[in-house]
Amino acid sequence: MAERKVGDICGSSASTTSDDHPKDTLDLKPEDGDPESPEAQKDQDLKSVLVTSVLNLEEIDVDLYRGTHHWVPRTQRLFGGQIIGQALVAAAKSVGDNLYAHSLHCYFVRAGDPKVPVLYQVDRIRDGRSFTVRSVRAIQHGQPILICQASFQMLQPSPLQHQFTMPAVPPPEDLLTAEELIRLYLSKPDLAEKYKLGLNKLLAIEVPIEIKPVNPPVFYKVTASEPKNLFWVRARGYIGEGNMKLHCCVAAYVSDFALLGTALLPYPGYRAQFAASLDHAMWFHSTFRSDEWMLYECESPWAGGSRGLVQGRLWRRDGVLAASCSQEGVLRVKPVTRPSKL
Ligand SMILES: CCCCCCCCCC(=O)SCCNC(=O)CCNC(=O)[C@H](O)C(C)(C)COP(=O)(O)OP(=O)(O)OC[C@H]1O[C@@H](n2cnc3c(N)ncnc32)[C@H](O)[C@@H]1OP(=O)(O)O
Repeated sequence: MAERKVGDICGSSASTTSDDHPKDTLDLKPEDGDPESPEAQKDQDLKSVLVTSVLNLEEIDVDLYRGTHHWVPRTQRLFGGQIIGQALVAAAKSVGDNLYAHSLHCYFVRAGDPKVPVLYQVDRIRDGRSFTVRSVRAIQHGQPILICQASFQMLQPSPLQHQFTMPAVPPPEDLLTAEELIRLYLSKPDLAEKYKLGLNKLLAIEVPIEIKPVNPPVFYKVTASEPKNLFWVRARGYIGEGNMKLHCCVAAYVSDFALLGTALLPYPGYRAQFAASLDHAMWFHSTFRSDEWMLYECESPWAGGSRGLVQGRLWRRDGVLAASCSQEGVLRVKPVTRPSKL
């Protein structure tokens, strides 16, 4: 088995060692081995809903797919990460086993309608010797809601390999999940009813991602902070070694979650009146498992003109940089009105 060096682009195997010609398909069949075995059955039972439904597109025709929705934000516009993840699945379906997703660039041009499915029309722009490019239009009501270009590359190792150093943070085992933090806040005896309602609503949302904030917010005492945020993330449920294209699609889904909010951290006196991602770009650097804890380092280098620029880096636990992303979002805010003390 060839040992895969760190820094390889998004390979077809999620482990760090792989066969010379790794199997790489996006069909979501059970893992190798006896699908009836208790272990495989357990895995199937625990299989991440991201794999079994959100990223499991129905093929309508050649290069035409249909996706359904799982979780929709309170804004009642489709979650951008879902549309990006599904678009990458559609693009990857027409790309050979020896090619790996290394980047994607998207624009969100209309709000997604949670009441109807999304169609994904794939355009095979170019099949080059090393790079293959696909263009995908996510369509609803006959109009594009997202335009996405994705590029795939053959495995081409190089002596040029470097990366930043992963931030030093506590391991996920030492931190609480978002749900555990909410339950902690709800356990406070003097918690006002209106807060209880909001927290229970948050608790009821079935987001297919687990999150452990590295610096949990001090509830109700929102103070200004640098536009930087760190949290451990992973897909809920089991995905397995599978193939890297699938893990890249899950990472694309995860990367859009809680990213734009980084730009609001320095402004506790304001809340979002209208917030939505305008674009999203992502680069995949190394193999990783999206169903294992990864550190998501988010920062916002700039905001202005009712927009915020946010950037993210996804780190493997062993310090390898797995993926990077950048996004600009529209951020229209209004002052937070607090009940007067009088
Ligand atoms: C910050 C907290 C955390 C963030 C959580 C949410 C982020 C989650 C990430 C996502 O998943 S967002 C989903 C993916 N992205 C999208 O769905 C965006 C898709 N693109 C679009 O919907 C349109 O391209 C876009 C609205 C961005 C621009 O279209 P338009 O130029 O035609 O609309 P415009 O910006 O003029 O108006 C949009 C809304 O802002 C309102 N608006 C415009 N100017 C305003 C102003 N100056 N002040 C306040 N509101 C204003 C305007 O009324 C309208 O409200 P309504 O939709 O309720 O009518």
